[in-house]
Amino acid sequence: MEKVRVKDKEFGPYLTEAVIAAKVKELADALNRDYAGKKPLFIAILNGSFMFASDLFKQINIDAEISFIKLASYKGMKSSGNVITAIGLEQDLYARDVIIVEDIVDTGKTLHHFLPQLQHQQPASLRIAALLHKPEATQFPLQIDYVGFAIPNKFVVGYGLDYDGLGRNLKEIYQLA
Ligand SMILES: O=P(O)(O)OC[C@H]1O[C@H](OP(=O)(O)OP(=O)(O)O)[C@H](O)[C@@H]1O
Ligand code: HPA
Repeated sequence: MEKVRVKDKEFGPYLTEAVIAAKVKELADALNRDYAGKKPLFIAILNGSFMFASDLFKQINIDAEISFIKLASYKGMKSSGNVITAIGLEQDLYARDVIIVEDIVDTGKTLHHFLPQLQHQQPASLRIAALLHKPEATQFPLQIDYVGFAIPNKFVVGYGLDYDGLGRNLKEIYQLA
């Protein structure tokens, strides 16, 4: 792996394709084991998670469904608002075993604000699977049930993750130099 330039910044090699693939398999093995006999619903949060969700779901060998949603945040007029709405969530989550699929949990803000809306629908269970987690960046505590890699608080790109819209197509994950 060589360093790459995305837009105006240089990124160094961090996680290779092989290392990512092995971790994705490990996470899928755990999910196959933990959800055997159930029919979980995976909910992948766009855009960043598309590549991880695709590779992960290919390794799922139990009955399972997947749905992709996009979150939109609206800053209320009183600026305190952190209302997040989901676009594309059609399934009824009542009594379902739900697994949220994220590429990265950074500050935790996104899921912290969004999870209560899902809980409101009374799923049988609600867990989070994140490929990357930056524990040092946490501002909104969350329980992440399946973590691929705990990484330092440095900006990363590739494998679905972008820097200003670019870099999502990189097969590996790179870290800001
Ligand atoms: O824990 P947090 O600090 O909230 O950060 C994590 C969120 O940020 C990224 O999404 P982003 O809003 O960049 O959208 P994208 O997936 O379309 O790139 C990522 O996919 C998570 O959803
Ligand atoms: O480190 C990151 N890289 C790309 N997107 C992100 N969204 C939250 N953290 C990151």
